[in-house]
Amino acid sequence: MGGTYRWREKSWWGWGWADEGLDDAACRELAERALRPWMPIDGSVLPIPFDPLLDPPRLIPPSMMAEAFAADSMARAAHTYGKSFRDVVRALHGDLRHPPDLICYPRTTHDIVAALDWAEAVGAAVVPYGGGTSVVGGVEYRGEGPWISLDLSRLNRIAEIDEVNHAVRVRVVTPQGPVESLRVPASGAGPSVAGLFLGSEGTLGVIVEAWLRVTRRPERKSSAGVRFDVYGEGVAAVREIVQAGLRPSNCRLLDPVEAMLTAGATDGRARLLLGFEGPYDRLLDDALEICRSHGGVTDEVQDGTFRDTFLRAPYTRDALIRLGLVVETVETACTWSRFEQLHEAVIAAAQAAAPARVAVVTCRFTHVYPDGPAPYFTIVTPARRGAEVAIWDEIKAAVSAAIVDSGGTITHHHAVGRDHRPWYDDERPPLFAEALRAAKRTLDPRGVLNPGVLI
Ligand SMILES: Cc1cc2nc3c(=O)[nH]c(=O)nc-3n(C[C@H](O)[C@H](O)[C@H](O)COP(=O)(O)OP(=O)(O)OC[C@H]3O[C@@H](n4cnc5c(N)ncnc54)[C@H](O)[C@@H]3O)c2cc1C
Repeated sequence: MGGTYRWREKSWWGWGWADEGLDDAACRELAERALRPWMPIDGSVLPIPFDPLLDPPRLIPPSMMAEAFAADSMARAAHTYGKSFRDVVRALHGDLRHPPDLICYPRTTHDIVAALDWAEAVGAAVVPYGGGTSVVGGVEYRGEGPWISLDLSRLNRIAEIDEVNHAVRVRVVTPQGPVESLRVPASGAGPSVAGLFLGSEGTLGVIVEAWLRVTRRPERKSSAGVRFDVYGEGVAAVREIVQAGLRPSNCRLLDPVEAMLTAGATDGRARLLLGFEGPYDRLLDDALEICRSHGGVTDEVQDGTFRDTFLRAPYTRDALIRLGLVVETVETACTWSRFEQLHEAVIAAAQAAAPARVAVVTCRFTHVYPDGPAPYFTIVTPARRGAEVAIWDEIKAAVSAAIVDSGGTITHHHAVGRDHRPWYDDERPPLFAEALRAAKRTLDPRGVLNPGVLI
């Protein structure tokens, strides 16, 4: 197969590759095998709209770069939303009320500058689109005017591999011109230039080049699974591991329900999946010693099952949505001393807001720091057909309030987008919000870039 390229179609309505998703028969089989005993579902499978009906585009591409633009229905439908539960369910119901008028596929920085100039001139908003997998409404425009989805998938070149220096840098195109950070290991020269743009979610500029810190593939890896009878002891063990400076490359604590659904552990106990990379096997031994001091027992459950389930999970999620379930995740970060209360509050809030108070809520740590964990909750509950979005919005509001009241941030890694705005606006200090608005006025004075996100 060397040298051949197999073209694969991406799903326009759901996650990933179109040919990897579960077909109708596989959805029904999943319902019979895994859901019937647990969830009151009717067994019908929501069909995939064949040919989405959209209003005609309100913009005509500029003649000098017409080949960089697309206006066909499938491209416009595929760029209407990201990939959250709300997005998938709206696409499946054919609810594509505000599709982009055009998609722009720049190949060069020059194309981006020209597209931004043209958008300003015709009064169109521009929404940068990377992989388009935002789960927070980051790539969806909710204004009324014309808009362009700026699909950056053709800016896919590896520009340089620097084996000596691992320093990071970003290069950004703003409507007012380019901005580039220095490539040095660290700098005390004021607030970081890169820091202004990382996390700015396409509101201040388009990142066109990024130097990343890549390390060589490790020659040695070591991993283990650990079983905890008491979930809180698992939490304490993880805290001790990271506070001892052991820095595992994988440190996922799964609560008992998460362990059952994703790691095949049916004994009702929590699991910790631990992994280290590099030549020092002693680090894993030290971490396991800490686990044992908290009652942890090394277990035969390895992270392979979890990894396989994890990689297939987005496709399974889409199948569950077609079968009539609400399936969505929320994530946060908090200090260690807040975690126990936050964990209880999120589960209680999700269950109280779910229809008939029936919801499966699981938790795992996706990241851990010396100062606290990043807990990630998955919520599954039956939906009424047609009311899925309203049901989720109610649960999301309840759960977000529980997170904020318990001292967590509204997002650890999913970002703010449009969906988290109300909680983000409360979370950030008012003067900081003013400073961000001032930066926006300087870099994007006509407010072309991703209106409604962050600022
Ligand atoms: C089923 C599922 C599972 C997921 N699992 C994970 C997970 O395990 N870990 C995780 O971290 N996330 C996960 N996510 C969330 C999502 O995939 C991430 O948020 C992802 O990093 C977004 O990257 P993207 O390239 O698709 O960004 P997009 O969705 O294209 O964009 C995100 C935001 O960045 C802006 N943007 C994009 N490119 C640029 C650019 N070049 N310059 C300026 N702004 C830009 C966009 O305008 C938007 O506001 C999951 C999502 C789904 C649906």
